Amino acid sequence: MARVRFSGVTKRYEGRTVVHPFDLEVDDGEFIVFLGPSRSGKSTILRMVAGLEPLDGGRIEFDGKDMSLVEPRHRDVGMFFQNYALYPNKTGRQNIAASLMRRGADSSAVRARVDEVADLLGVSHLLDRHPKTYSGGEQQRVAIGRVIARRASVFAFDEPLSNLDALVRLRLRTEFKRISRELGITTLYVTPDQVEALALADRVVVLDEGRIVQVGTPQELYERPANAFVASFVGATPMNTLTGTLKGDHLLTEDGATIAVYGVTAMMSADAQGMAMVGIRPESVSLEEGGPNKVHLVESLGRQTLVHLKVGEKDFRVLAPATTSVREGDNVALRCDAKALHHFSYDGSQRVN
Ligand SMILES: Nc1ncnc2c1ncn2[C@@H]1O[C@H](COP(=O)(O)OP(=O)(O)OP(=O)(O)O)[C@@H](O)[C@H]1O
Repeated sequence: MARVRFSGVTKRYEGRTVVHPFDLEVDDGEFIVFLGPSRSGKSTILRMVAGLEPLDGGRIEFDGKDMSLVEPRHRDVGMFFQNYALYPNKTGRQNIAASLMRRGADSSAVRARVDEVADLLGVSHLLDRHPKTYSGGEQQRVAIGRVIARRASVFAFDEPLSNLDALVRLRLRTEFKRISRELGITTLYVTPDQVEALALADRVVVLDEGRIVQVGTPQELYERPANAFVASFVGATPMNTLTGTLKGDHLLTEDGATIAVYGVTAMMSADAQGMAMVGIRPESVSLEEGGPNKVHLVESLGRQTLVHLKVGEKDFRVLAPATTSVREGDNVALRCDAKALHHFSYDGSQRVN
């Protein structure tokens, strides 16, 4: 277990900066998720932690000790790579035991530890079988077992739940959270999936093109996204963003559409003077029959209904109750509480409220 500190950590490939200098302190036992779209630099950060890539600037410390000159195998990082493969000719037991054997633990201790890990992951019945007889989800579990068998100082997981079907993914995600709580080991976890990130993380680090755009608890990210990128990336149904201005009790968009806003305060109007970007979550809007907005698609999500419509030229989504009477082709008006509006600069790069 270790505290991990990143100071000014930078990475360049072929003259191009892929991780811009950043600082981050990870507490002992904390579960940190690096979240970002493809090529945002997530894997590169993990690889630097594990010592598989040198830094081009800054330093990484474990419990105050600079790791720059420490060989990967002495860093004590248990790392799970994307598409991590098992040894095909070894049994489940031999696979999970591999990292322990390499470190010369005695055989009864290894046996006990493998049994414990297998029990934790629900793979005890797979220990005597070979990987080719496993399903995708079973392979992934045993592979995770191979990483967590050794109580490393830091776990680094690169998309461990990718390539699994939705149900297995959901079940393993829940188990991941439980296991990480039980082991209490500092975990750095990479995913492009915001639902997974919010479900697992103590804190999420959001990356965009090699820059950290926000660090916060799942709730902080949801309630106060730092810019329009985070706003539209985080949340089960992404936030709507519009450019416009608040005029009296209406939000008037750039292309002339309006949304009724109630509870507008003087302060909020002043904040949003001139054109700015406004974010509105689909769950913060109510629909009223008769109005300028045409509904073009209605999707049932079970507990709720997702209504797709146009506000001016822009696509806009509203989460309505399952009982809504709104149908495709209806014309509706939108209403929203001023307190639910997120205000950003015109280009969306900064939050202003
Ligand atoms: N060995 C390398 N040589 C040159 N460029 C690289 C190398 N490894 C990564 N890159 C580049 O660095 C950038 C960040 O890559 P990285 O794999 O860290 O992104 P990522 O966020 O993990 O993406 P993904 O989710 O697709 O794995 C990308 O533009 C990638 O092309």
